[in-house]
Amino acid sequence: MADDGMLLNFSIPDAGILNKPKFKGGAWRDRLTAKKSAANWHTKATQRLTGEKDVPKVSAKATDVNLTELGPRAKPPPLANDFDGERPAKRPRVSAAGVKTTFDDNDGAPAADFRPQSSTNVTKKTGEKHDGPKGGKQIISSLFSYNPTSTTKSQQQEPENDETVEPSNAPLTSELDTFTSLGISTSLASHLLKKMDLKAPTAIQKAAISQLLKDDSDAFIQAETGSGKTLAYLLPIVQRLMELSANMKKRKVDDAVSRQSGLFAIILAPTRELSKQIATVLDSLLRCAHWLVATTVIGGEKKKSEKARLRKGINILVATPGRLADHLEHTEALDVSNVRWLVLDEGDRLMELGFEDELQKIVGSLNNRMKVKKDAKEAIPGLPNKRTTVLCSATMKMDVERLGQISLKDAVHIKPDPTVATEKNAHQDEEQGFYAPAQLKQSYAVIAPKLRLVSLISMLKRSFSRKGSVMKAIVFISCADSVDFHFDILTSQLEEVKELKEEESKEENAEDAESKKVKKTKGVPQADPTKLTVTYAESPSLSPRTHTVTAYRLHGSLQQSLRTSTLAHFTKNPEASVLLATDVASRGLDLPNVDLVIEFDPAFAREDHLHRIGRTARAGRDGRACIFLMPGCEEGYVDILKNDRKDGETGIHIGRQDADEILRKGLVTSGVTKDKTAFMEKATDLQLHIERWAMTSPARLESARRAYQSHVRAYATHVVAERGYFDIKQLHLGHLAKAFALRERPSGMKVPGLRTGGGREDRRPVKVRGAAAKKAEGVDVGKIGKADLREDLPEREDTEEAKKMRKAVRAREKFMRHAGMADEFNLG
Ligand SMILES: Nc1ncnc2c1ncn2[C@@H]1O[C@H](COP(=O)(O)OP(=O)(O)OP(=O)(O)O)[C@@H](O)[C@H]1O
Repeated sequence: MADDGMLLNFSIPDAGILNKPKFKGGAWRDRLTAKKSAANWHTKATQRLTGEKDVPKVSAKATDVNLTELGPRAKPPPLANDFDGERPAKRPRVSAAGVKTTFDDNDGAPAADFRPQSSTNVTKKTGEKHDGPKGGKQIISSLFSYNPTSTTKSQQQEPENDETVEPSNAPLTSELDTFTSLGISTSLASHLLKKMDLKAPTAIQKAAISQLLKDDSDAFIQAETGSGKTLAYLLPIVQRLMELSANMKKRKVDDAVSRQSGLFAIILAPTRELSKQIATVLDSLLRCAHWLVATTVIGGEKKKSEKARLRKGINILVATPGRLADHLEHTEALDVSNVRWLVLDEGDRLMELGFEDELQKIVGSLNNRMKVKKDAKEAIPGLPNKRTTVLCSATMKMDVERLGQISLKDAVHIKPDPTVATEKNAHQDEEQGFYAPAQLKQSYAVIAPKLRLVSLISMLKRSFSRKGSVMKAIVFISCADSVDFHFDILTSQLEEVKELKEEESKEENAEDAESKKVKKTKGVPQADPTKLTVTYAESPSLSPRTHTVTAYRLHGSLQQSLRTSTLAHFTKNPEASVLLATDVASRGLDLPNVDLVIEFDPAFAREDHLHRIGRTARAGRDGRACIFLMPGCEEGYVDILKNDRKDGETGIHIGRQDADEILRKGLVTSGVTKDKTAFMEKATDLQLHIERWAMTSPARLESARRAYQSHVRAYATHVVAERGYFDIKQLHLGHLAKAFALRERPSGMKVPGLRTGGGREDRRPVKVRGAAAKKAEGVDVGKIGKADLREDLPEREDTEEAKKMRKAVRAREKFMRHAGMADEFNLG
């Protein structure tokens, strides 16, 4: 029939038009006739939809399975007039058996097939058998069919910006800017130069050192990541204590300051890792003032040994808030009456996640005990009368009210430009932003959900392909389960890798091959990486023939000793290595030679994103960062990324990496190839190998499912302000499962909140539903989630509202623990 241009406004139910109606009531003969004519219509409708003329008879059951297996968001294939331009014009073909639906690719792409199969499966290539999900159906969908297409490609394709940019966090270069010119003693400055290789201060050090040496006002230090904030507060404290000691000597009050003289400074940090790092920098500083003693109380070891150290006497203490609060309550030997410097490193983080209570306790305790001491007139001569509280952050606005809550009064705002180190109030500074280091090259890639896993491997393979081009990379992943799953894949011997290596070796002549023998990294275990005790291992998939790449994992569910040793090994490893980590590695950690940061899962908030990418491009060095976004609403996040640096009206230029190119460059190793789709075949093979690898062991399948489920839950926890970009309702769960090597229906995996029966139900994970309910009641759950994750909300507020909030907090905390995030803060 000719198209008369008329549009029929038929509403098609979500469940699809192919579901057969149920016939109830009336005589059985009438019901049978109605059923037969409906079945006849149903078959014709299927033919129209699939474009097949001679479709063999298919049972309604088989057809239903084929459509629902595509994922809960799957729609029936579009009618001709219904095609929205986003989907490739491919027609599904239903096989006679009714158990296999194949989508033929006429464009040279590998055949796409959705194959619901029984629990024992025979793979296409090798004919080998695998144990599938018990009693479940399998879907082996093509990587390259039915992928959502990018909505922004044409407008936002931007060339990668290769021009050299002046680093914004490097040491100052003017001859006038020296440590001594800021008031640092010659002995300390010479120690910095000779023992720590630090020639000149950075801009924030210049501003902070002169201010903190000059007077005892509270201070708020704000500077971008990697700009040397740690030394910006440590140097003035050590300098002041060295002066104090020299004074005492002069006055012959005592021999000098010793560990028995009292505790003068406390530095608080949100994680054990960061605390240890600060303590290490402090130890190297104190090598030129050996009479000063520093220690840590951060949990992860017996309280008894911490108490013993405190009893021996210390001058500077680095601590996590929970553990310090505990010692203040229970350790008599901890005398804080002389504390004159309290530093809150990563202050904004310390004011979140329920640390507030501990902070209040600590500050209250310091205030009380300091007063007692002053009354007793036992203060050490030369010791300031007032305590200086310093808050340090790369991503916190100067907010007087918030600072006041933790007793930061009339704080001086210290920023890298020394001319602006003046007393400010909140209103003047409200508009200030925070930015990434200028020299950090950022890019993004729009990757369809099914292609995420192969794209990650390709990007890493490419990055490590040339020896020395990338020494260290960090991949940020949203939750611990997903970190474990990806670590297992990267450290396993997949068949694909063997094949690729064989191919590579064919191309090289014997002489070359001999000179490029694989060098194994000494001490890198080849043990079974599925065990949680193994946190690093050689990565066969990423190691080229010339050198070894080691993969590491780090998250909050690992034992503290393992976390520490893993970080130490990663830091010291002279060979190429990649760290897969949750946000436990995003704050403050200073890992040397990190050239590349990949945000495989975008951060839960922009601040976290800035901290993550700030693990590279530190202290003036170069660095690259790439974020994976999915087609659709996530692409809008690029606008947020553009604010990472203030650069005129439009923000920075962020290069876009082409999704096909990532696969081509990473997987097609044989130089110039005329076959433009070779990368598709390689990617498909890689994916199949990974899926097969996952299916050969129930433990791996279980790990894949857990990773997938945790990932979906984590996705729902983006801050409210950014949920428009990361909308759980837009997440294609079926396609996403593929990136976790899963061939099961998402609903069969019992992802919380997934619909189990017919109809379009609320697919939000249970936790979100709870959170959404709170939101409906006017509670800003995003804020609660970030700010208040502890169960111990004050009892006195036991109103209905408080109860609801506690419930929301508990739900989120449970998730965070599950995802391996909450214990990262180790409240001792
Ligand atoms: N004056 C300096 N000259 C050269 N390097 C420096 C100087 N000061 C600090 N660094 C180096 O810069 C790196 C980053 O320092 P630091 O960890 O203190 O940065 P930060 O500003 O606290 O970063 P973040 O916000 O990510 O915690 C460290 O490796 C440190 O050794």
